[in-house]
Amino acid sequence: MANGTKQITTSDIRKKKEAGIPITMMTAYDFPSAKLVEEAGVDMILVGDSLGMVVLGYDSTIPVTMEDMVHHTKAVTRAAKRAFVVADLPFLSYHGTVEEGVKNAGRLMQEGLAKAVKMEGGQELAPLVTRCVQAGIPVVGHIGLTPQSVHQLGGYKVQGRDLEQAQRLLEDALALQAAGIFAIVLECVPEEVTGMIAKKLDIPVIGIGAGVTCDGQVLVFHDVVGYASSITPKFVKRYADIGETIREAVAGYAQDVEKRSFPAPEHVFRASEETIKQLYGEGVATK
Ligand SMILES: Nc1nc(=O)c2c([nH]1)NC[C@@H]1CN(c3ccc(C(=O)N[C@@H](CCC(=O)O)C(=O)O)cc3)CN21
Ligand SMILES: CC(C)C(=O)C(=O)O
Ligand SMILES: [Mg+2]
Repeated sequence: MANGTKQITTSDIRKKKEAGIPITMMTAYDFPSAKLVEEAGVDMILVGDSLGMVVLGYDSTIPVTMEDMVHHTKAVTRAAKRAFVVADLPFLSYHGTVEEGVKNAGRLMQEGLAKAVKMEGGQELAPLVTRCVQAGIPVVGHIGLTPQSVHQLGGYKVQGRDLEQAQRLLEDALALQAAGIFAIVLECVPEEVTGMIAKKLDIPVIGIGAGVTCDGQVLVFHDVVGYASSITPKFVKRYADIGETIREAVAGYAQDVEKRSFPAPEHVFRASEETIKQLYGEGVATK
């Protein structure tokens, strides 16, 4: 880039797996959080459809629309100069025709300026993945717990616990890899199953609730910093409690306003002496 910031590419991400260096990924849904995540040195930013639950207040990711995803992706990519931004395709935006899926993936790239898209599902997505890759759209897969299928899965539950399910996850991952995905997210899977899949795949496996035996980790920003996150899955580690910090700051402000100790003289603009005289008459002091 002109300013010398080196953007992370899909090949940098692939090389990390080859070198055994863990890949860091975190969600961000807006300009300031994306800026902070980038400044912290995270490799990849995910504009996850979890934004529906985390910042829009829905009960699941199902109500999230393409418009929502484009809107938030635009904000994030304005902040991310170096990090590789991946945007989620939302519920039902890639389950019609392949053309419709490619068109929606294209919108996240062309309007949102994402570098790649992510989609939930297994081998049934292979034709769509192939068409996206042919069109120049890098694709990230997402298997295991796929929140857009929460009502089919019967809740946010660990997936791939039995042998049959674990083998199915591997088959799906291999089929998606063959179709051209450059990385895959594995969500809520036993660590032993993750390790087996990460070993058999050439592409990076990024885990969430999938243990340490994969090539990288992703978590939701709000969960990590303790920012009004309502759900606390077992796999989350909270590194700060900014919710408490924010609550204290806002309460301090409200108290100061009620006591009239805010604004103080240093926060106040003054009219000129001339204007004050005209407003209040000679010898009238300001309050
Ligand atoms: N704030 C937030 N963080 C997330 O990680 C997240 C979202 N929202 N929204 C979309 C999905 C939903 N996710 C979830 C939500 C709940 C559990 C959960 O409670 N899991 C149980 C596992 C129960 C079992 O044993 O099967 C747990 O105890 O962690 C897991 C993933 C992950 N994603
Ligand atoms: C939890 C991650 C993997 C995700 O898909 C999201 O944030 O939407
Ligand atoms: Mg998602």
